[in-house]
Amino acid sequence: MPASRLRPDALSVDTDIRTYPIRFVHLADVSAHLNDLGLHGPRVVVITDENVAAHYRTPLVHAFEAAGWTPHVVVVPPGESSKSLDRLSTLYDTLLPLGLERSTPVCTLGGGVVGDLGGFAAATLLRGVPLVHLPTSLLAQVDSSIGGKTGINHTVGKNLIGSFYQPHAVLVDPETLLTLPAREWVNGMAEAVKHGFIADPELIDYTERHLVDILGHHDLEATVPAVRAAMHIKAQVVADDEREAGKRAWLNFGHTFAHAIEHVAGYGTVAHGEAVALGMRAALYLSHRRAPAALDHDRLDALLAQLPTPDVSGLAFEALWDAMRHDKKTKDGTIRFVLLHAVGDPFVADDCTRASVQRAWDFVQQSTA
Ligand SMILES: O=C(O)C(=O)C[C@@H](O)[C@H](O)[C@H](O)COP(=O)(O)O
Repeated sequence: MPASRLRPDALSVDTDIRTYPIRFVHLADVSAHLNDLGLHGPRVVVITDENVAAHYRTPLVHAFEAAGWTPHVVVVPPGESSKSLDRLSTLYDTLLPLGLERSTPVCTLGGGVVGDLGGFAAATLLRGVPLVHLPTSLLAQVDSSIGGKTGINHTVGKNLIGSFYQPHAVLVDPETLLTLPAREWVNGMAEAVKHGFIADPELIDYTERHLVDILGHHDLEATVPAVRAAMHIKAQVVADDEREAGKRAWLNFGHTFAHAIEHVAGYGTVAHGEAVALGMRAALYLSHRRAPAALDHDRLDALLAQLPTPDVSGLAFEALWDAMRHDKKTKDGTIRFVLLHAVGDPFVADDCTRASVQRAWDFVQQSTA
């Protein structure tokens, strides 16, 4: 494998408020990293979910205690339904009586849901306490832990309530991937491949060569270079456009469909990464119809087709179209899609007709039937 973006030396995210590191660590060493970052105990809050707690709560608590810290662990139910106002309210009810101080670090230990929910709690508790993400899912490692998007869902749509709140660090222990169920590997690889589509043909080539090792064998040697490359791309995009005034919107490749699919199917029925995989197939189809010469549709679609997705034959286009109208990227009533001129050359399209979008969805439904 060539050096380059697949093996960047050091990773960090340069934002207005701070430049924060992405470090590859052992979970047992987290307290030492917090000290090194200037975040001191003795108290620390850890927000996690039941699945992750079953594997990592005890070792992490022991490691903190051995280092003289007092961890308060809050466990939420797993899954997208925890990104709710009710769950957030319960978190406040649990955390505020503890008498936390503005310097008390909050660590999120888990995947995208825990990071988004816990991140939003950290952003709002006492008007903001230090946040450190400990992403344990592939999706959180390659995407959601970086860039400061936090928030919850609303019955009207996905991620409609939230804030930008940058963490102090992202501490990644790749070994945590080994306890993930197979579906979570697909979930994460969808977002990693997305980064390749918008920014890095080399990552697409790499994924084509290694997807069987990654999804089939959960081979960390094959996985970690893809994780690093995806993190590097994400960090660069965020550094260039922290508040999504321009190119950060490219990270939404596949997401106009994905958010609608998740909403219409019912949150958690189709996992976020699975919905992104389906949404990318639709976006790729739309892109290819506009510029057939620049995109090898069959090759790229074949890569996406290797990401298994649930049956979506029951999702009517009318319902998806209606949900897309509530997407955050909708402007002046026009639904916007991130499309590709070529791999690594994305753009935002605001002129897709309803008929063309329907044809793209028909294609996805037929190819996944
Ligand atoms: O960090 C970003 O910016 C992204 O768009 C990353 C997406 O993969 C992620 O799903 C994000 O949560 C979507 O954010 P939204 O603003 O479109 O809700």
